[in-house]
Amino acid sequence: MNLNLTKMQGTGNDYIFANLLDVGDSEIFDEMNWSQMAIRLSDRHFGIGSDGLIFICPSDIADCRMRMFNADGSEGAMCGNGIRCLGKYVYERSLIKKTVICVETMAGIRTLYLDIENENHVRFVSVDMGIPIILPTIEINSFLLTPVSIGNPHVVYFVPNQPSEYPVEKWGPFLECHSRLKERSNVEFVQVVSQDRLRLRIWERGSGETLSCGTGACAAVVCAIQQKGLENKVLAEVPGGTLTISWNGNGEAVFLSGPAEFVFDVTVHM
Ligand SMILES: N[C@H](CCC[C@H](N)C(=O)O)C(=O)O
Repeated sequence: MNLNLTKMQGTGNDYIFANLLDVGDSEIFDEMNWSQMAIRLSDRHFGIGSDGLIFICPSDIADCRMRMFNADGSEGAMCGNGIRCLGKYVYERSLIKKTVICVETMAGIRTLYLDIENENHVRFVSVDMGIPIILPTIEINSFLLTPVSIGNPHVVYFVPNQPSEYPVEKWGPFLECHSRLKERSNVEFVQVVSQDRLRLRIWERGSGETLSCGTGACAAVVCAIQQKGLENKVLAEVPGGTLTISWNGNGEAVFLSGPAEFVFDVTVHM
């Protein structure tokens, strides 16, 4: 079967998109295929290459539904960079011609606010990422870690030096699967640069180190606001670019803004 796919990226966090809004239920693959497809297509040598695979599906309770799979085939409940790309995709391809789009995810319904330039160009997308859950800090092997849920699990660690010099490739996998964490977690290695700026690297659950992580940047910022007294609007510098995150404190939703870009369209035979 030929499948028309599209590669997109948000601050370097790249995903392959499959649009199933035009495909009848009978042709939608079962979940096992989706997970296997994610592994095969995400491979940067034997596949297209990406941090994962995202399906844009019909929804009974929202404008559409996002199902995202990491490069190892595991399913993520939410994806901040991916959902911004989804907003651009459905608007510019006239699938959902609205500037406020509700997307059903495994973490709940998320609302996108599209900034449109000259009629059909989505300049950037802001996302209501829901209310974060910040748990008490725990110590694992002298790491002081703060678990944070953005609909998906994160642990935030404030590094003693530049994230660029930190051995993320060693401690990322160690913490991702640590038995003290109730589930596999995304890990953020964060440096506070100023009262309104962070610098971080991310080890993503199921994809390894990525150039950016929208939910991870949100987790880092809400943790830094609560624990380090940062301002309510913070620029998060990730290796792939800069994201803007706003949060007004406990009980309030966190908002993520940033770019989303098309890379290429491709047809694959599966
Ligand atoms: N690896 C994550 C999903 C992707 C999140 C990230 N790419 C983002 O932009 O939020 C998880 O399994 O929870």
